Amino acid sequence: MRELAPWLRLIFQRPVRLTVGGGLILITLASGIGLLALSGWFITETALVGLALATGAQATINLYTPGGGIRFFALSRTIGRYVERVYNHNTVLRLLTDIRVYLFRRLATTTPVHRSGLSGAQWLSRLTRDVDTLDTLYLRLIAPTALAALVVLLMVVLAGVWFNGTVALWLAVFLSSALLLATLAVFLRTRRISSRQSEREERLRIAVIEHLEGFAELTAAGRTGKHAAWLMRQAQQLSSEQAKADRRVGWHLASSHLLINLAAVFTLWVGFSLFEAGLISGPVLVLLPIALLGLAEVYAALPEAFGKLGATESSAKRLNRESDAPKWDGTAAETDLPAGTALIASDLSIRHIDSAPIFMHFNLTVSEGEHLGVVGHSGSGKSSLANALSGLMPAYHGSVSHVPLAYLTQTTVLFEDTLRANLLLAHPQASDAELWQILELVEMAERFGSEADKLDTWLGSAGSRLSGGEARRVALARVLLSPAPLIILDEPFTGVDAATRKRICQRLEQWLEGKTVIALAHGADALPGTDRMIHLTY
Ligand SMILES: Nc1ncnc2c1ncn2[C@@H]1O[C@H](COP(=O)(O)OP(=O)(O)OP(=O)(O)O)[C@@H](O)[C@H]1O
Repeated sequence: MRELAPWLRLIFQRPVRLTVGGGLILITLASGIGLLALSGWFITETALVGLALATGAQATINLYTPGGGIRFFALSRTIGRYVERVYNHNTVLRLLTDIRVYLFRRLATTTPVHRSGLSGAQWLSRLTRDVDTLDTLYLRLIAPTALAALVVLLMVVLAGVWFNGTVALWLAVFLSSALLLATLAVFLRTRRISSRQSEREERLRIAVIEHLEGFAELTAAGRTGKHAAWLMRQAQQLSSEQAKADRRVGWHLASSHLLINLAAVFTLWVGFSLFEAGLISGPVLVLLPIALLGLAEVYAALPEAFGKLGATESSAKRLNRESDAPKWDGTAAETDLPAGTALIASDLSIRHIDSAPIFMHFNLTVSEGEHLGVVGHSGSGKSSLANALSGLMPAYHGSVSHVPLAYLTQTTVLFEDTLRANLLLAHPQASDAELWQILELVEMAERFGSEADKLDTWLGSAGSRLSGGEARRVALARVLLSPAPLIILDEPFTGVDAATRKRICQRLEQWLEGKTVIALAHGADALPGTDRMIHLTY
């Protein structure tokens, strides 16, 4: 339950909404039970009066009060259920918003390196499936359990008032045992299996996404069928485990219903002797057992909800783990930068999680306006250095200070939006003329000039409507547009042919005049002109 605590605290930040929602559920449930009990009472009363009249005895019956009561309960049940559904669904959506905002806020303060530790499919699972299990915690578990306990208490009190203390005591034993069977016992019996299922389900979901993403590679390797068959086996295993969990839930549901029915038979049996002794009337005799049968509706959804609590716990655990990662404020200190300096790295050591350090005691000073080139072969640590200098990767030791910067990461990131929106991210105030100018610089103006929508051309998911080299040049254009005085470019020309690269490099020298630049690549020919060059070796 420790795992659920932060989420429960978040949910209970809306006490008024939760109380009103609970009250509406109570009205609906109480109306259902009231309708059943009053109808039973009324039918018995009319039958007894009918019998009395048939034997020639004098008897009267008040048709209007109970008839009115039945109509009232029928209406309050229908209206109550409608209002309750609308209101509580609204609450769930609000809770979903709270949970997502809370989670996004916490994730936003973790390091980008930590966030990139999970694949897109894993994040998808966290942000949809895992979050969805938490937003219904109140509606599926907390409210129905609390209300079931309240209704049980009410029944016990009524049994004490209408029947006697012994009946009330036995009812308390029957009904609370049924409640425990439908809640805690189900949870304990299914906790492990449900948590395992949740892990398996996530693995399967990720495997399916990877299957679809890697379809071309699997087809080329002739492994599509085998991989699909493996997925099917995993899915079948998941279903057979689910059936096992469902059986356990089913048994608990049946047992709790059996206890409720036994309680109804018991009250009827004791009620007969009380009726014979003239202590209660016939209609009151049937009222309580019938109300007890109505209790089954209150209990009905509990076992299934508690059967999934183990999975909810696992989801909470995963979300807690992701959001409890090291915090990151996203900015490197700009203090202590001597005049005329754009970046200082002092005694910098960097390492990836669970790996040996890549750089140890690295010192670097970049002057304002300097154009620094960093070259090194694949795996020499260029991107790790760029991440550390830009602050995306926290220093394992030492520190980095720099003036505001724009950073072209090694991975091309374009958003599913228009060309204009993608470019304006770096400089929201840029005019259309400036956008065309920068597109001209990276030789993309002609490409988009021939599109019907020009700057409003839709780039598709992750820039999927562009070639690799085109997407790279749009990403480069975005960074160049930024007014930041320091620009870091990691492999700026990936996927761009040599002739185009050469032409862009020539234009870049003019554009970057006055700015500080750190550009990284495998060789000097893939970089714009530099004043100084660092060669990384190991
Ligand atoms: N997330 C990671 N976790 C662990 N090790 C990593 C991670 N990313 C990179 N590395 C390792 O760090 C070293 C430096 O990688 P880096 O990507 O910085 O090199 P690079 O010079 O940019 O290579 P390339 O030119 O191929 O992009 C490599 O040995 C790489 O395997």
